[in-house]
Amino acid sequence: MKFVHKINFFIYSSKWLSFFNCLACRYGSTWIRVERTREQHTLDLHMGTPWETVQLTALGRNKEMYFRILEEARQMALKQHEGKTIMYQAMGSEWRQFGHPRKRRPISSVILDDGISERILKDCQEFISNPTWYTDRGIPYRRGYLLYGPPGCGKSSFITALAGELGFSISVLNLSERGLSDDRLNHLLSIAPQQSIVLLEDIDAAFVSREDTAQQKSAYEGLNRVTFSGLLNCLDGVASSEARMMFMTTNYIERLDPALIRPGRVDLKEYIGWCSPSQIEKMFLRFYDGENAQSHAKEFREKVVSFNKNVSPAQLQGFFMFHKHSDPKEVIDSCKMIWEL
Ligand SMILES: Nc1ncnc2c1ncn2[C@@H]1O[C@H](COP(=O)(O)OP(=O)(O)OP(=O)(O)O)[C@@H](O)[C@H]1O
Repeated sequence: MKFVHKINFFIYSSKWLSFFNCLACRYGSTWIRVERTREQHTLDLHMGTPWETVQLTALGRNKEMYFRILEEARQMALKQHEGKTIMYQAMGSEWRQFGHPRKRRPISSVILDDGISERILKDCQEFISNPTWYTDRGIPYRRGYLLYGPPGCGKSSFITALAGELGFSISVLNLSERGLSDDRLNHLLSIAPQQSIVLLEDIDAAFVSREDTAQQKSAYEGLNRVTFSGLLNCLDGVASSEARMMFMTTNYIERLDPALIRPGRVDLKEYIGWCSPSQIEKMFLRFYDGENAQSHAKEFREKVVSFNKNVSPAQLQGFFMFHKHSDPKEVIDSCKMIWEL
């Protein structure tokens, strides 16, 4: 009996790969012959995934065994990534995992102004748990988010933590990448990994307005690149039976063309701004504990606010790291340094 299956997810499991490298192996009491063939053109242009056939052949009538093997491999691969967030990036016409899966960042470790974190998380959870609401109304099952605000205030960190909380991976797309054409973008979005947040960072850097300046035109002469209308078409086309969440970030919302962020393309916009007094206090408590931590945190907050200057969580983090071993009193006294590091 011969059973042939195109096994994509085996490719992710290194243990199984080495298992399949041998010509024959034993599964329980059954000997299985294993043949791996990589097609000459290694890309399946339709699916955008490396195309490989693993053919398992065994004597007997037990088809169930093959399904058990697949399920075991799937479970092993899932276990490897338990508690981790996988990042993907676009390579050619496919998505590739980059770096090792990262330990999930707790969402509570990203301190945003009151209510923001909860609002976005609730929106995502509601979206994921309600596919029929969309299909019943003929609305594409996707949701767009825009996080905007000054640098170092937690946009990227929050998206990473959110993905961990939802058990999603992150697929990062760089729209400014030379050679990324409208077709390739469309293709990549349509085959983005399942259960993955698609992240378009610094969206303002790719498009300033609908019309390119003459300077931009000549800089890209001869190179494929994404056009603004191409991007809009791709965003509108991104629909899937899986929840498709797309996050965009920018430091300059005012530079974005209104067409890009209109409802339907961006459904939820959140400003992630400079630290509010309560954020300053919470950031302090993340780094210092002890008996008088609460009163120290209040004192620190008053002192920082008294400077009447904008401060980002990244600036505070840098300052606290500099004062890793300092006494809280010393930290409070030297907070002028926040803007000097
Ligand atoms: N709200 C926050 N709570 C906790 N840590 C934060 C927060 N904001 C920023 N940080 C820390 O500051 C660093 C930079 O943050 P991050 O990259 O998320 O900022 P960003 O808003 O995405 O910046 P940019 O706009 O430059 O991409 C990270 O190390 C992160 O841990």
